[in-house]
Amino acid sequence: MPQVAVVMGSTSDWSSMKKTTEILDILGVTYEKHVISAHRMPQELQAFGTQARDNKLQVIIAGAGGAAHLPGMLAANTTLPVIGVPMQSRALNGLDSLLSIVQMPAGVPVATVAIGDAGAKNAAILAAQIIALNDNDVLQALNEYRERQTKTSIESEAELI
Ligand SMILES: Nc1c(C(=O)O)ncn1[C@@H]1O[C@H](COP(=O)(O)O)[C@@H](O)[C@H]1O
Repeated sequence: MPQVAVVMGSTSDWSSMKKTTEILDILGVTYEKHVISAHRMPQELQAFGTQARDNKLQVIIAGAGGAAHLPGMLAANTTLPVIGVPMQSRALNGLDSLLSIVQMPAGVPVATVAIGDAGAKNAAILAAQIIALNDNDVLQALNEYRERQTKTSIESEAELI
């Protein structure tokens, strides 16, 4: 059974959410992908959220744009950790998505990352960090990822100087 569900409100979110799955692949985290809109598919959303824990998922990553209620509505239907990724919307540059995801009422948290591709990548890393609490293979992959990142940064500085 996959460890993570990557859920998006529309196929139009895929260009950003692909960044999430690319990092999950690098970190050896197993995942499943879904397009489920809280607005357009309310019954499917509720069924997915209420069954997620029984389906042995550990973390849900949810990307949505505009009136981005999807992460919050997933969080309302499960006690699994939900990481929300605000899409960079065209009309308001993602500020609408960010505020819709981050401003949850007390009691139903969504761990909200940055707008767009950087947030999509960080959502995958954050999910891996949660899974690594009980998974040494993912922990090792995370450590290696960090080491490569540090090495690349040091090398890029050397190129500048
Ligand atoms: N925010 C939501 C929800 C939801 O929260 O239920 N469902 C779709 N959407 C968002 O609408 C935007 C435009 O979607 P379309 O391109 O399909 O019109 C997408 O960014 C999607 O995440």
